[in-house]
Amino acid sequence: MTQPTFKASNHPFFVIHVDEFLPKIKTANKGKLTAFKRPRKPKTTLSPLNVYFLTEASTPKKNKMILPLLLLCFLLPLIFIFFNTKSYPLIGDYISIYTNRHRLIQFLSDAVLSSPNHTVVLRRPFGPSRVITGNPAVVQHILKTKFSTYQKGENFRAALFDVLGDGIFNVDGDKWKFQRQLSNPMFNTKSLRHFVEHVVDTELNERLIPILATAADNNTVIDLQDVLQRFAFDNICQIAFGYDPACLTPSLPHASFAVAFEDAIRLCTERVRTSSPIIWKIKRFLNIGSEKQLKKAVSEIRQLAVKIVNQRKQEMKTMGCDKSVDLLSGFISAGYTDDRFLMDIVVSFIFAGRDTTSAALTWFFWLIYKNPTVETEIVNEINRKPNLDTLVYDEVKEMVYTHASICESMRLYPPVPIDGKMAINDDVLPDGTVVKKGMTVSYHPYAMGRSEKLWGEDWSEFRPERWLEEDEVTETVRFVARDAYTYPVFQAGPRMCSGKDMAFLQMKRVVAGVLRRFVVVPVVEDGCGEPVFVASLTSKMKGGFRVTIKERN
Ligand code: HEM
Repeated sequence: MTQPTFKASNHPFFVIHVDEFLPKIKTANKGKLTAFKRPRKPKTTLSPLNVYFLTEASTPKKNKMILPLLLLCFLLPLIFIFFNTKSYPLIGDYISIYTNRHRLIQFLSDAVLSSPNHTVVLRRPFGPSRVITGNPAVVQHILKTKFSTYQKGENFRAALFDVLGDGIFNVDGDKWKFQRQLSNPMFNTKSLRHFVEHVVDTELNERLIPILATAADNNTVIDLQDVLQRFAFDNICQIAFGYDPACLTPSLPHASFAVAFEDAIRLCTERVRTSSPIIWKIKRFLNIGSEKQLKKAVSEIRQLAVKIVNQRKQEMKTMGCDKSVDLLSGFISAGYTDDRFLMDIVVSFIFAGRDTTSAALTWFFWLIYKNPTVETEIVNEINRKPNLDTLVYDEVKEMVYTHASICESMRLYPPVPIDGKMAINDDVLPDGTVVKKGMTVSYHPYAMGRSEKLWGEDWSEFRPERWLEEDEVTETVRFVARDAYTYPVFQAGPRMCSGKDMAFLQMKRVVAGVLRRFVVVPVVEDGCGEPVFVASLTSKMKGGFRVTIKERN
């Protein structure tokens, strides 16, 4: 018997509704309903028997007994999940979601990439279904074409409200628009120039480099992920609120705020991922378990936020009000003086600036360790700059090869690996998927960066050159961006990350400062060669990134 061709995933209990393949399968099996075995490795052909279970709305009569029996024995809980059949592979298995909860991003990525149109529908036992896509046409549709139909939505907003409140990440419509407009000056050229030439430069030369130099002298192991988070945290507080938390000092002080922040984001992500918001709402009402923990973490975060707001208000009172100074002063001088709201702004911008660039750089340093020729090219580019110690804005912008290497690193390890919107109306996606009001449609940059369809056969290679093109007239190499819907690492459309340019300047300046003088050598312990990618709202390297630092000759 010739088996139908189908790309399968290798997850335990991974149940796929493949009605679009059934006609072929039924022909091959003369009308019998067939159950398929879970392959040990991803295969292009399914093998007969056992766990993969195929159903169809109109099952032939003689199979009707087998189907309910199998459902009763093995799959009863899943009956809730797969009552709806459309012409797309559906994953609707909370057992598999649960068993894969520690690698959910990778699990969903495999599902998206196994689907012929890169879109899957996740059925939930309670609550609306969720669409997950890696299809650029669908990404464009939800982020731009139907911008007003796809919003943050009530579930996401409620789950994150305790931490982000009414900050820019957690609001839609006019509440979002005015925050976007009021924060724009922070991202203009003047501010970016100041950011890279003063804020980043000072943190780099006075804090990061001395810490790395000490680690190199003493041959000590440091957690580079932690160090980069501290760097980014100091940076964002300085540029956005004119406040220096001095988190990156030689003693690497215990930052209870950082721990609370991490806990809060993780626990809120768990809220988003629960099958129904009722579960966490009941726990919050009873103040038990994760909700009790979250309450404690939020209170710690608010303490720092209130300190930042009060200090800024006090300074503005005593020294006068210059709204051009920073983001927080801009909001206060525009008349937004409510403490709770200003705290939401503070927490949201820390969230935006702390975990994203640090995640990108952590994976970047890992990838260039694995690809020494890329490292050599970057070092050559840095050494061609006349002003090695204090690179100015234009010089940092011109670091084309480094820029391409960072883009390539974020293709494989995007700091925000999955992000979504809720439909406020019924809709049909460009690939035919039907979306009902209240369903979430998520796009999956992690999966998209690993798609052979989008990046070619060599998608798994770390190759910055794929972003570069030779200009025949000027005989120089220039950076060629991919369209934002194929590479939605910074999101796309009207809500595209406002801090994209700021992020690149910071990352490139750090890379130049570090690699010019040091070699970063990961501590690869026996049996755990590859670091593990984990993610809540942003991505991380599990257990940190332990490295030693060597002086470059
Ligand atoms: C590699 C670094 C970064 C990446 C990959 C990144 C990615 C993203 C993504 C995916 C979003 C959309 C989030 C959502 O709406 O669900 C976003 C929004 C945003 N980002 Fe970034 N970001 C980065 C760095 C930064 C930095 C350094 C800032 C500076 C403060 C920043 C400021 C913002 C702001 C304000 C928004 C909200 C935009 C809006 O809703 O209109 N980002 N970013």
